[in-house]
Amino acid sequence: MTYTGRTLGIGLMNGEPFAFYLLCSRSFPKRKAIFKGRAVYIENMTETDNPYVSYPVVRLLDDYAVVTNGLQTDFIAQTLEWESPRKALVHVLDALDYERDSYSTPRIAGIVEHGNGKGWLGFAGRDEFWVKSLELKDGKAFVTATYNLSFAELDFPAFESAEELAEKAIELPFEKKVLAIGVAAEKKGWGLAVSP
Ligand SMILES: NC(=O)c1ncn([C@@H]2O[C@H](COP(=O)(O)O)[C@@H](O)[C@H]2O)c1NC=O
Repeated sequence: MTYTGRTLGIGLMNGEPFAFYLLCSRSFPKRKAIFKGRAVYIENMTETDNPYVSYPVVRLLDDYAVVTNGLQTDFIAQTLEWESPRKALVHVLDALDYERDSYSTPRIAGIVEHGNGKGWLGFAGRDEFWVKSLELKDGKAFVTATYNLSFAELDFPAFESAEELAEKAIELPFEKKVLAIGVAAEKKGWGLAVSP
């Protein structure tokens, strides 16, 4: 197994878009996900002055769901009010850039659109920067992660709800898994769940 750190994916299941966030962590395994309305936050439970380990992780809009590994979540969601998903990722990831920690941890982000088979992924690392507009494929997920992965396409197991999606995500074969969040488009709005 590979240590990928924070890992996120976007895909399509039974014609509906989904996104997942898999929080893997060696250094800060005590975290929890807090749901507040149409947002989810990661809260670190141990004493630290590290500014990168508690943050908004998901924000749901009528048309889009945004998932990232840092404070860029809220900036991207706000930018979607007037820019395309691609431009929102380019502008916000370029502005904030990678994290200034001892690993130069990349900022990663994913966006899916309600009622649409398109998705977007972005990656801002010290030596690598990209934004991809992707045609999502049923039963597959496009994935990016902070370490040792860059970009990959995975077969994603079938699920029927955001709860099941989060359960499938926490079963993915990556190291040091802490929790997984599932975001699945429903007929009206988005389903949201965490596992465990
Ligand atoms: N978003 C997160 O949950 C998160 N967790 C840890 N980091 C950063 O990544 C560094 C390495 O963490 P780890 O050893 O858990 O992979 C941490 O010192 C911190 O600066 C994070 N920053 C970005 O992924």
